[in-house]
Amino acid sequence: MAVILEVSNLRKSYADSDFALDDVSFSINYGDIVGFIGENGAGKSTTMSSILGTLYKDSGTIHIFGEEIDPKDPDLKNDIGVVFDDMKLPGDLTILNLKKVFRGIYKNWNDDQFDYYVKMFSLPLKKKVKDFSRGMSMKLSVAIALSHNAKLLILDEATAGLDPTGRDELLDVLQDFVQDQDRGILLSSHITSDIEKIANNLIFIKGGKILLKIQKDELLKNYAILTCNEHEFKEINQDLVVAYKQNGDDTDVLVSDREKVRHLIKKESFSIDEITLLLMRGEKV
Ligand SMILES: Nc1ncnc2c1ncn2[C@@H]1O[C@H](COP(=O)(O)OP(=O)(O)OP(=O)(O)O)[C@@H](O)[C@H]1O
Repeated sequence: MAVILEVSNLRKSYADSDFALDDVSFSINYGDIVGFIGENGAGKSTTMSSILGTLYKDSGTIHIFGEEIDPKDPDLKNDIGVVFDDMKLPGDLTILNLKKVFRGIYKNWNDDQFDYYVKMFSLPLKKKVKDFSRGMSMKLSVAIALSHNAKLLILDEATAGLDPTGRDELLDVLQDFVQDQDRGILLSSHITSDIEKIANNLIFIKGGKILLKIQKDELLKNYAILTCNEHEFKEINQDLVVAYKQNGDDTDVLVSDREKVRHLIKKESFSIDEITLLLMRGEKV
């Protein structure tokens, strides 16, 4: 399968912090929506900013469309649509003014597409951007990211601050974006149900280290969470244990092959939220 983005052994530390990205590696194929999941401070934004070159990486390589990313390459901003929590859009401008600005900035800017999303998101045309609510600003950032024919979208918490209808609209738009299998998305969100809805691949990160990279369908089909007593826990082949956490006298265990522990399964299905909690809060064998 053709790869849009390939991140290999990415490392990044900060001078005044103990945090470091520790050999982060993953790839995004054409047609993928990759959900990037981790607690506050796990390293999601650091990874995304390193990809975009807004942060200097310490080491590792990042390839886009098969070529090593050059942060100074002006085409990079055309090829990647970006939505971050704190997009600094010029506050005194209205959407009508902004269109003129973006026509000048992006080589493949598409007015019709922008108008389409502005209408879909019910954004006001004549209000100054600085008077937009947080949700409106987020929608505007998404509309911009979707209107310059980018091949890759990097969305950091893009659904945060949106009401349920707005989130649903946005998730539909993102699914449409990759439908033709000629584009891809990296999406971080603390709302794991959003990720569960649209992502086909998942990356779990904690303390700068990737804990698990997996196809969503495989995770939901083959993995399981068990609650077992000490004796049962000892019985489980430890190679199957992805994470475990003490729960009173019992232990909650995330296993990678439900069929091998079928006799211990009491509940058949699990949300990505439940799996995330055990991965983040639990220990590894
Ligand atoms: N400029 C900086 N200088 C020093 N430390 C930083 C800087 N930016 C981020 N960090 C630290 O790096 C770690 C990872 O932060 P990062 O923003 O990448 O996490 P995140 O997974 O995006 O978190 P969140 O979900 O809260 O947005 C945190 O411990 C944070 O304090």
